[in-house]
Amino acid sequence: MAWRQFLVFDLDGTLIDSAPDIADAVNALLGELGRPALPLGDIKTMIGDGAPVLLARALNASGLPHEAAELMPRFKTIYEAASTNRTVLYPGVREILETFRREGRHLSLCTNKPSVATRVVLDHFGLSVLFQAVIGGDTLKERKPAKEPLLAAIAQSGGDPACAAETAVMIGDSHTDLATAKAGGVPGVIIPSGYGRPADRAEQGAYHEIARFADLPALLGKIDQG
Ligand SMILES: O=C(O)COP(=O)(O)O
Ligand SMILES: [Mg+2]
Repeated sequence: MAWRQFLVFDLDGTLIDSAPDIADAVNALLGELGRPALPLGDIKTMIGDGAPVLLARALNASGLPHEAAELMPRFKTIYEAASTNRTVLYPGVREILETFRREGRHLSLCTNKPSVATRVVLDHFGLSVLFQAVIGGDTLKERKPAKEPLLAAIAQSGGDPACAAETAVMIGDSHTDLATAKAGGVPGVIIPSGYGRPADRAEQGAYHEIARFADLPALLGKIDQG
């Protein structure tokens, strides 16, 4: 029996369907640069490795020579002002997170989304109160798939990173999240209906997979049984 007290969640593509607002922000910036919009489906595949990487991929796909770093301040301004227009929670997210809290579990967020926008979105959905720690893509020097943000999320929510293999679980939607879980020695759960590069069993080793967020409580029950 290995009670998983520390649950670490990814945000985009896991708790929230945020791609439409992210795509609108990317396309607003491309419009300012005189380029046509990219399709939502293309932008979905670019999400998951942080805003600077997303921007670099979008600029590349648009044939623009700019450095993503120089456009980041403008991108953040556009996105922070319009990050909750079309974004929705996946079904059951709030209720399930509240149930986990009632069970005495500690919840933290480990996202590559920049931290100001992360706070805006969490506050909008009234979720901030449920998380004991929030690590954004620009909170630390490292971001996912490095293990540091994952271990910081566990530590800041009251856990001991040295015991994370037995006490924690990382839940995400992309290859990046599984790579993070593996780097931190924490069991990974993937919901592949999100964004980014899909997981690869040969590369990632053992992990758990569920079709939708609402399937998480049942899976966690099984993981708890050990
Ligand atoms: O901003 C991103 O690239 C993705 O954010 P995520 O880590 O919450 O999926
Ligand atoms: Mg994600």
